[in-house]
Amino acid sequence: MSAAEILRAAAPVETSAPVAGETPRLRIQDVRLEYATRGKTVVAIDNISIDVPDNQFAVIVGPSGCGKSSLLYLVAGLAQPTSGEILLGDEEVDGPGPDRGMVFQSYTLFPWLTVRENVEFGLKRRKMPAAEREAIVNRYLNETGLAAFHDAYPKQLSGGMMQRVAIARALANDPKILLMDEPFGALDSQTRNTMQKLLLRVWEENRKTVLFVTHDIDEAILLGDRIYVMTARPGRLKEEIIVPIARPRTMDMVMDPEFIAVKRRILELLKNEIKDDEH
Ligand SMILES: Nc1ncnc2c1ncn2[C@@H]1O[C@H](COP(=O)(O)OP(=O)(O)OP(=O)(O)O)[C@@H](O)[C@H]1O
Repeated sequence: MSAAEILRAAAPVETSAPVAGETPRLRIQDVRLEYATRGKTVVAIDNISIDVPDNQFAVIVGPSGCGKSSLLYLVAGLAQPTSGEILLGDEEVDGPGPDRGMVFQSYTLFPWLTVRENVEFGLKRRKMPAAEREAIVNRYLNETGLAAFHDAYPKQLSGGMMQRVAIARALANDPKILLMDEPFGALDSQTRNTMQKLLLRVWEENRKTVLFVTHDIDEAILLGDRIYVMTARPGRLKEEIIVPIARPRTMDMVMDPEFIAVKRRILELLKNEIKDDEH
């Protein structure tokens, strides 16, 4: 049986499935992105359309340079599409906003603020009363295992701990959508596994809509409800895969036949892309 057949045959699983008839909050419609560099036009993204169902964990994978980060930047409102539109509910995205939280690969903490102050930053800017702020910050410090480090400064933390702070900070702002661009890409493999487990646990408690970019196929399958596989540049949507693995997820699920079938399918899709690229 091919990987695609195993996937089709896999029993439907209980996941945070979209409610029929509801319009998802995040819709990427016919989006094209061109960059102009030194008189040349580079098409980074070519007519991508994706509906991300609410409260799902959506992952984007694809060959290097296919436009994954660019797509996330567009949703974040840090860049504008050349054509097409990105909708959050009924509103077109035309800039960054507190309804979208970002976690990047490189550490983006404020070095002069403590862990607690970093997590509290957005809430303070919104002038939330101190008692309410403290309760929210404590909740996310606890959820991310940072309570004992609340007074530390970023330079005293390891890479994994800094990413915990970035995740806690993003969640504390209660965004509608969490955008994560290779958040564990700079970590060693053991820390990466620890962070994947932590994110699984925290996500299962919060169930935010997530759009997550990664190069790591195991990570994509372990975390995702659905995976969008992109073509080589110019990035188009090659296939959307619904991950037929129940939650809560655990690391030992990497040995499950469904996990292996999804992995085979993604590898097949990516292998063809790299071949296509060479001709
Ligand atoms: N500011 C820019 N100006 C010109 N070209 C750009 C710019 N940013 C990205 N590109 C190009 O657009 C394409 C897509 O880049 P992007 O970083 O979105 O891809 P990616 O899939 O995230 O890459 P990677 O997997 O290597 O992180 C690449 O060819 C890149 O060189």
